[in-house]
Amino acid sequence: MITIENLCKSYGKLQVLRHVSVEFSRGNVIAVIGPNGAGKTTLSKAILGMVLPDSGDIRIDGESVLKKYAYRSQIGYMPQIGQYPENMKIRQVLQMIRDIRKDVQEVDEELIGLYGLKEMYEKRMGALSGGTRQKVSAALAFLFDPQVLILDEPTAGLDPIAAEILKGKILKEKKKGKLIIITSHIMSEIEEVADEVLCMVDGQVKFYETIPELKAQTQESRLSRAVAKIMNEEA
Ligand SMILES: Nc1ncnc2c1ncn2[C@@H]1O[C@H](COP(=O)(O)OP(=O)(O)OP(=O)(O)O)[C@@H](O)[C@H]1O
Repeated sequence: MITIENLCKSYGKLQVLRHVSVEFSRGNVIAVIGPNGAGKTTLSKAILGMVLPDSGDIRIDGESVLKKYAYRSQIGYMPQIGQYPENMKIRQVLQMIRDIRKDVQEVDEELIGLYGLKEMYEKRMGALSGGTRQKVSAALAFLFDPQVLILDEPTAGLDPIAAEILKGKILKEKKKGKLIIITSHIMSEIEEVADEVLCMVDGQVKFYETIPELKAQTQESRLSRAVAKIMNEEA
């Protein structure tokens, strides 16, 4: 469904993406892992059109999305740190986003309900805890029932119950055939929700395999150990 071909991106002299080629298909949860600064967020932002690559192509269902924008309505994005107008109330932020997307009649308010956001509707964004802000970001990512979800460290800052709710939602949407790309450093969480792991190091694809493949290849029963083994062997 998403084909990334030979993608390159530099910031000045720093090469952040180096000839990245991968294919993601529907009905899968893909975990993007790798050390800090490996290029994970930059890859996500390139798919979202928030970062323009220097070369290479990104295709969704066969069509290049570079310099296009209509396709973005099919993607739900949860950023690492959501930036919102600090003076607006939760209710106003949700309303504003819904006004922008008037084309969508049916919205998915499940996370708004599960996170009890309606009870906090009158709170201003600037007064929210980090975790509550994350809940708003999660609710927004799923709101318009997008076919693709890109979640950047989605459970960071969420309490364990809120994290469980989000993992449950991810699995539910995957079963509907959606493509979900998650950046995460938490191996146990990846093991719970992901089908495939894309590991980036220094802007390059180190490996891209299913979790069973990784375990079989390394003869490890835990993903964290399997990943550590590959990283150490190849270091
Ligand atoms: N707008 C920018 N201008 C200059 N450098 C940038 C910019 N955005 C990212 N970088 C650099 O690109 C590199 C890759 O950043 P990126 O955010 O993609 O890494 P990451 O793998 O998501 O890291 P983390 O695990 O810390 O979130 C880093 O060295 C970062 O400093």
